[in-house]
Order: sequence, then structure tokens, then C-alpha cells
Amino acid sequence: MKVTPLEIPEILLIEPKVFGDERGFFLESFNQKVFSEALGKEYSFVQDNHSRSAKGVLRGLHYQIQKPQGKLTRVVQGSVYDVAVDLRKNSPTFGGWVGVELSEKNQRQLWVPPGFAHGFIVLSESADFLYKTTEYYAPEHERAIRWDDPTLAIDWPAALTPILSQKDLKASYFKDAEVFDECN
Ligand SMILES: Cc1cn([C@H]2C[C@H](O)[C@@H](COP(=O)(O)OP(=O)(O)O[C@H]3O[C@H](C)C(=O)[C@H](O)[C@H]3O)O2)c(=O)[nH]c1=O
Repeated sequence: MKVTPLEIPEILLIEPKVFGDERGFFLESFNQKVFSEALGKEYSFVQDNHSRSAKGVLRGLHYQIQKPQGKLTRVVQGSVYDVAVDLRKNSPTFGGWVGVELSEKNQRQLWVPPGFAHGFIVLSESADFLYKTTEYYAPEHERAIRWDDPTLAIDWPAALTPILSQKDLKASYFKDAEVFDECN
């Protein structure tokens, strides 16, 4: 497994070793020991999620202000542009964002620690997005920031007009959003 810190170093790009042969391929999509050693910290996951979306669907930018979730994301069919935004107000990268393409083809994963908003847009005709979370879903604590917030200025793939949920159509601007005093 190759682990690469991104421009916001707490966010990690994870590339599992893929064993290909004449039958197809095998990979370990998660290994607690390897993951903990790579992070130098113990996180346990309590929930696995799976969403399927059509091309252009944008889910996000979401976070839980209480019980913040760390997320380990991957795509098993299709491709998405996956984005994380730093909401830790004392962070040197507060308000910064990173984006990577995750796909069935590149088998990449993204570790997004607690303290970040997360969202993705689907690039392929359809995408199956799977992710593990370190805290349970707590809708009462869920918050959303606009995908097109002018302060964040996320450089989403230009060719797509996002398809949004009603919730995301009513998301907050970053300047009005609740953020994290600290997150470990
Ligand atoms: C997230 C979640 C949702 N739900 C139910 C609630 C709704 O009835 C339905 C769809 O929920 P929602 O529209 O919030 O799903 P997404 O827009 O994919 O939300 C996710 O989008 C971005 C990408 C994230 O990072 C978050 O994990 C999460 O907020 O699933 C559950 O029962 N459990 C859950 O953990």
C-alpha cells in the first residue's frame, strides 16, 4: 500500500497493492494494522456506506459538527472527483481544499480525517462510492456547505452541471458555516 500526503498533509491518498492475474485482480481494500501504521494513529471504523449516483450528481459538502467523522473513501465502479475541505479554524490550511479522481480503474482511496467537509461529483455514467466512517451517522449534527462557495473556490471539473439534493441546494456559505475549534 502506498500512502501519499496531499497538499493538506493530514489528507492521505492511499493506493493499495493490486494483485492481477489471468482471473482478474485481488486487493486488500482495508487492513487495520497497515492503515494504523501508515497514519501513526489508531482509528476504528464503525460504519460502511455505499452510494450509487449518475453522472453529474454532486453529494456534499457534508460534515458532522458534533461526532465528526473520519472517512476512508473509494470507488468500485466508475469515477468521481473527491474533495475534502479543511474546517479546522486553527489549521494553517483552514478553508483549503484538495481534490483527487478516485476510480474503479485507479483503485485509489482517500483518507479524510475528522474536521473536514467532504463531497464528490460523478464523472462517469454512474459511480458506486464506498466509504468507512469513524463515527456513526448523526443527522442532527450534519451540516452542509455549498459546492460552489466563492471563498472555497473549489475547482470542480468544469464540464459538469451538478445534480444536487434538496438539502445541498440549501447548503450554507462557508463564511456562515460552523467550523471546528480543533479536531484530533
Ligand atoms: C449519510 C447517511 C445517510 N443516510 C440516509 C439519510 C437519507 O435518507 C439517505 C440519503 O442521505 P443523504 O442525502 O444525506 O446522502 P448523501 O448526500 O450521500 O450524504 C453523504 O454525502 C457525503 C459524500 C458525505 O461525505 C456524507 O457521508 C454524507 O452526508 O440516506 C443514512 O441512513 N446513513 C448515513 O450514514
